[in-house]
Amino acid sequence: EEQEEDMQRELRCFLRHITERLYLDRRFKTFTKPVDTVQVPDYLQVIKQPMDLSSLLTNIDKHKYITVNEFVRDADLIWNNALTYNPDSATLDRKIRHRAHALKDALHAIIREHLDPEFEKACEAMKERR
Ligand SMILES: CC(=O)c1nc(NC(=O)[C@H]2CNCCN2)sc1-c1cc(O)cc(O)c1
Repeated sequence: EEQEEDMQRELRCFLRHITERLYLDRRFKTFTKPVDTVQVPDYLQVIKQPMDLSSLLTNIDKHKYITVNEFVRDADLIWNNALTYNPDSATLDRKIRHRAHALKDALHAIIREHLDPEFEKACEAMKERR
């Protein structure tokens, strides 16, 4: 009903704010768009669930997420995939792993800084009702 729609609109605004903060951070430029499988032909053999910041925004607009936790599960794919695909001691792998860890910490710090636990509880309760 009405207040559920209001809550979901507030959730989408919250999730866009988080995603846009990360999108604007130059350290995470490599995570803003889907990995280019032409440049990286073996990527989809290794990574089964690709994710990136622009895809998160698209998913938000398509009302894919009705709780913050559902959003975090997809957002965590971005940095986890980068760690999985970049295990080597080579300089490029190491550089991408450092950016992946920075993305993980920035994501969870922004959420902790802005998320009202009562709001997330209300979203989870709504999910149970559906
Ligand atoms: C984000 C990411 O996970 C990524 N990792 C890479 N690692 C490598 O190429 C390492 C893997 N280990 C062996 C030595 N090469 S390239 C790459 C990438 C990211 C883009 O946004 C676009 C794109 O074309 C490629």
